[in-house]
Formats: sequence, C-alpha cells, structure tokens
Amino acid sequence: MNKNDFRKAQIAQLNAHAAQTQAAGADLLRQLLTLPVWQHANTIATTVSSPIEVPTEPLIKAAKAAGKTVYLPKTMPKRQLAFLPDDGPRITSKFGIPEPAFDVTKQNQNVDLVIVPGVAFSLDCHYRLGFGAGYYDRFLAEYSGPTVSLVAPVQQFDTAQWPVEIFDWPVDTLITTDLKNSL
Ligand SMILES: Nc1nc2c(c(=O)[nH]1)N(C=O)[C@@H](CNc1ccc(C(=O)N[C@@H](CCC(=O)O)C(=O)O)cc1)CN2
Ligand SMILES: Nc1ncnc2c1ncn2[C@@H]1O[C@H](COP(=O)(O)OP(=O)(O)OP(=O)(O)O)[C@@H](O)[C@H]1O
Repeated sequence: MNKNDFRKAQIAQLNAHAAQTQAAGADLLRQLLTLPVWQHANTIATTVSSPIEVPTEPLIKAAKAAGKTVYLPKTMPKRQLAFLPDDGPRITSKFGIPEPAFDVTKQNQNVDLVIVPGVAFSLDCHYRLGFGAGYYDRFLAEYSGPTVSLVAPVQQFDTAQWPVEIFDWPVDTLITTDLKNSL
C-alpha cells in the first residue's frame, strides 16, 4: 500500500481505538518515567495530543513536577517546527492544535529529549509514520539528541507495512504496552 493510503487507513484505526489508546497512556507514562534519558533530561519536547493520540498532558505535568522545562512545537512556514516553552497561554493553530506563542528568544531546537508523535511505528527498525506533513522528518534531520515514542497497541507493527523513505528517521526508543494494559 502507498504511504498516503496506509496513513488514511491507520488514522481510521486510531479513531476506532481512541479509548484503548487513552487507556494505554498510564502504563506508557509509567515506563517513560523509569528511563535514564527521561530522568536526566532538564528540557523535554512533546506535543499537545489530540483524542486519537497517546495522552501527553499527564507527561507534561510529570515533567513540570520534576522541575523539567517542557517545550511544545509551533508549526511554522515551510513545514518547520519551532520548539517553545509551555510557559504561557496556548494558542490554537489552524490545524486545531494548541501551541505556545512564538518568541525567538525562547526557542530551543536542541532539548535534552524529544517525545516523537506518529500514527504507526515498526518495532523491528523503529520507523515511524507521521500525520503526513513531514514536520518531524525535517526536524529530526537537524536534531541529534535522544528520541522516544510512546506507542499504543493500535500503533504497533512488527515491521513497517508502509514504504520507508530516505528522509524517514528511526526513533531511538519505542515504549510499548500490552493490550491488557489498555482495557
Ligand atoms: N499532537 C500533535 N501535535 C503535533 C503533531 C502531531 O503529530 N501531533 N505534529 C506532527 O507533525 C505537528 C503538526 N502536524 C501536522 C500534520 C499534518 C497536518 C496536515 O495534514 N495539515 C493539512 C494539510 C496541509 C498541508 O498539506 O500543508 C490538513 O489538515 O489538511 C497539519 C499538522 C506538530 N504538532
Ligand atoms: N528533511 C527533509 N527535507 C525536506 N523535505 C522533507 C524532509 N523530510 C521529509 N520531507 C518531505 O515531507 C513530506 C512528508 O513526508 P512523510 O509523508 O514521510 O511525512 P510523515 O513522516 O508522515 O510526517 P511527519 O514527519 O510530519 O510526522 C514528503 O513529501 C517529504 O518529501
């Protein structure tokens, strides 16, 4: 199947399994908190999740409670992402995603840990398929720090069932959970 058709089918699956994905969040977060790469990070980047994604609000709260600075992406022209601290009001973008206000003096593209979103992940080579605009592919081409993705059962594939391209970057660490942790 081509990438766009696979992505469309997979987004339909994410919608159908949204409750299961929300339920998986607690176990995925529990595992994240045990990772040295999390524990040692002073600055972390994540997203504001939509209802079909692994919930990130508990992760944001846990990071702040641990004294970390949380950065969120703001979508910029030319499909670039600017990472800005989650320290003020969030403004909903034209894509419906709440984002921090742009302030070049606060921008940080080199945080200690990036939590990478996606619609599907391959467990063998850690490839990810995103929502399709290439924002993270472009960002990861420039970022050399550690990456982790929280993978709900519906997002797990033993091997990529979609075409992997030259600009696709594997994620360092995939955290997965059993279906029984999501019921
Ligand atoms: N929660 C969350 N936030 C995130 C991401 C994500 O995956 N999850 N992103 C991960 O990358 C970035 C936003 N990703 C996006 C991915 C696709 C489209 C999109 O398809 N937009 C148009 C098409 C516009 C175009 O082709 O330029 C659309 O809605 O039709 C928008 C944003 C940053 N924030
Ligand atoms: N490093 C890059 N530089 C320029 N263009 C890129 C780069 N990486 C990806 N692209 C372009 O971005 C587009 C979207 O790529 P793809 O379909 O793989 O997105 P995705 O992985 O689903 O999205 P995302 O990375 O936002 O989650 C492609 O047309 C690709 O050519």
